[in-house]
Amino acid sequence: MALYRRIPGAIAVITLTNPPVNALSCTVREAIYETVKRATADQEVKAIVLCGANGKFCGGADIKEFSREMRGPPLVPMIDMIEESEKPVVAVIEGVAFGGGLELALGCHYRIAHSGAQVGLTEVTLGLLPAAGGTQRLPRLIGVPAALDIITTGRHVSAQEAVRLGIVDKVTDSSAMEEAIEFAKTVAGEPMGPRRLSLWTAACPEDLDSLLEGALVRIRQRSRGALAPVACVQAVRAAASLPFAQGMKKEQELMAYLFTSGQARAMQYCFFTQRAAARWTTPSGASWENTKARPVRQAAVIGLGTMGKGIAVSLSRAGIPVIAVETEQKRLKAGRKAVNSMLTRESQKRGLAEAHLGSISFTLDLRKLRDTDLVIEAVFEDMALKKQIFSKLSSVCRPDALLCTNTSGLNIDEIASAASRPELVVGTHFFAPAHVMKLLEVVCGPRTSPVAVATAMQLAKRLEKIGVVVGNCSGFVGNRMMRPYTEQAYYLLEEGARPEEVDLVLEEFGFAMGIFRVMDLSGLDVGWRSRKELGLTGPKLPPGTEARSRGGKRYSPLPDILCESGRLGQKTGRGWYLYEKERVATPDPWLQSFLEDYRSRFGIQSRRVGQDEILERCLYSLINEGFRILQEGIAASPEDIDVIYVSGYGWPRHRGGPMFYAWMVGLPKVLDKLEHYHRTHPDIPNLAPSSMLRKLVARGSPPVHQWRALIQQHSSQL
Ligand SMILES: CCCCCCCCCCCCC[C@H](O)CC(=O)SCCNC(=O)CCNC(=O)[C@H](O)C(C)(C)COP(=O)(O)OP(=O)(O)OC[C@H]1O[C@@H](n2cnc3c(N)ncnc32)[C@H](O)[C@@H]1OP(=O)(O)O
Repeated sequence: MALYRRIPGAIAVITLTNPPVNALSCTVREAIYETVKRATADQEVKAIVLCGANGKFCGGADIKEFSREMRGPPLVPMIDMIEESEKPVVAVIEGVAFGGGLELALGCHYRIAHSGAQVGLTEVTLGLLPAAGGTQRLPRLIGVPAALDIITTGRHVSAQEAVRLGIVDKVTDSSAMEEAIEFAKTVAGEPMGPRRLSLWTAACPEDLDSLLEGALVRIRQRSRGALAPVACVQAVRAAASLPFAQGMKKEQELMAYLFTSGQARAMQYCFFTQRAAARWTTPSGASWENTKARPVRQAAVIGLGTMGKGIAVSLSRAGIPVIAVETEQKRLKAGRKAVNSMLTRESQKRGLAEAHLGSISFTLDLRKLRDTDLVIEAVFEDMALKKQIFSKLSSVCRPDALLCTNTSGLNIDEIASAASRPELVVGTHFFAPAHVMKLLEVVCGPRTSPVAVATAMQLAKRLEKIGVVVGNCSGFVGNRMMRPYTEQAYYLLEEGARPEEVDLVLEEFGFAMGIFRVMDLSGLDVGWRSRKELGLTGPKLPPGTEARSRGGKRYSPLPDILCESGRLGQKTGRGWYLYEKERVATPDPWLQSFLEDYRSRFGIQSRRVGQDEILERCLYSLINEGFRILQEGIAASPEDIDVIYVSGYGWPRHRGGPMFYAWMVGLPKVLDKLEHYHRTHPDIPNLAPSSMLRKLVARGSPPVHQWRALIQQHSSQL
């Protein structure tokens, strides 16, 4: 709703009241109409102040209403009515003014912001565009180039930048409300015509076409295949070239097109699922609601390799004092230098005072950890080494200290078996670079206690990461699903495709990088080491093993051969691609002739592999593994899997996540294709459709949010 009160000085104050973010729901819009009409009709009122309750102006349109039938008064005429008011309307921007919230403020005649506030036209992140006049008013207010940037990226703009750009008229460190009231008194009675943005012309550079073309190039690089940012560019072009009314018409047309697109649905699904992941539950009845996290006042990180350094920086940035431990003086010194320079860059970038960072001390002595609340082990993926560390930690740390392991796939239970209190051992799988990537898989072993899960999830929140609780199995959720995906990519090369063809298909789907470019970037030796440990290649491989088969299943030795010949990816200048110029991947003629020799050596008839087959075999095998994960209870819900993929594996947000995508494609189609590919490749067991997928198809392919109920009938590893 919106509350109305009249205060001394002939001012009407209208307060949007719809916790938690004062979203513009049907009821709020009705109340704004009513209260603005009342204020304009009231002879005693000379100016109107519009604010939001609880220190937040407005989080925009109510996104939940987008999936229902639209009711109540629309936003556009409501904002027009405010702009047309003869009495000045002053918006008080505290907290946030996002999306429709900022559009509402742009309809007001003046905007006063608190210095801690943020504004933005964030619709593009939901697969939409600002359709309550934002694409037409903002360019008129601050010029086309700045508006184009804000509208196409959806970025949050600080109050300081907003005043510099001219989005707000004034910023204050004290009460924005009091400032606005005093200001409203000074402008009461002035003519409002010059303050109506719809009457302005957008300041436009001479080379408008090249500005817009440049924006489209950046959009293609950042989010290939996404419709919303492209529509945003078209709407801004309309603001630059058409009268306001025609621009508004264009804005509405583009919105109608986006609104009904699968992409908007996928991105709004991502918005809600990301928040839902924090509401974890386990079948034992433990949950975020009934389990209290332990306070973390001091933390430690063991191992200052790539992951350990990033984790230490994340902890410090959250204001948590850290003790960083290494085994050798030389490594400790190098780690300290790297961490300190990362922190300096961080504080410069974020404008953080050093005082806000948690202190980091560096030591070779594990005994210094006796008072830490939480330890994160981040050493090499070596089970024996990890067990040794957990055994030592049990003797030096406080008995109630939480012991976390940053393994990317080893058995948490086996690691916990080396600790004296296995219930306090939990997996915290960070993603590289750990101080940048948002995802944290919180891995729950069979003995992990609810309090350990709650503390790790609370830590994720403090580190501004998205924690997702998963069960214990090889590779957990994310890496386990990557295996069949990468394997299919190798098989496609064996059968006739080239790395650049596979990558192009995946990049056109929306991944920032295809799988072969990703492998070259992270180093081919990472997978090689783990295949050697598993005895799939290298010295542990039993003599006489067939080159292209392991345990009766198809196996591709292609990546092993590349590694044996020293092609480890970008760091060696060659891998699946050639890197003559740093980081620029070019198709390598050597690889092409190597693949031809390989095929003739193994009697493989090379064929032209179509784009549909590349996409389907890569994605559907990954999705099929997702269904197995659900069936085994390794993930609590399909939504959790999708959050993992969107926030940790570069799955395009406008495709919602693998499980949502499967549903959008149609589960019967996914099943049908998997059956087909499994018939043609019976030696690839992970192409055999999972029984969970069959069950969902048999139940009429219910929407994703209904799958959890069906999954609960299965076992759970959580
Ligand atoms: C043929 C058909 C033609 C169709 C034409 C249709 C025309 C329709 C006309 C529409 C007019 C367009 C209007 C406008 O341009 C569109 C919009 O405004 S879209 C919304 C834009 N707003 C945003 O993107 C902001 C989203 N929210 C946030 O970024 C953050 O929530 C926040 C505001 C920064 C606050 O962050 P936090 O404090 O961290 O809190 P949470 O994020 O955890 O949120 C708390 C709680 O609130 C829920 N929530 C947040 N924002 C909204 C919202 N806008 N609507 C509904 N609910 C919201 C969030 O889900 C959390 O809920 P919980 O998880 O706790 O249940």
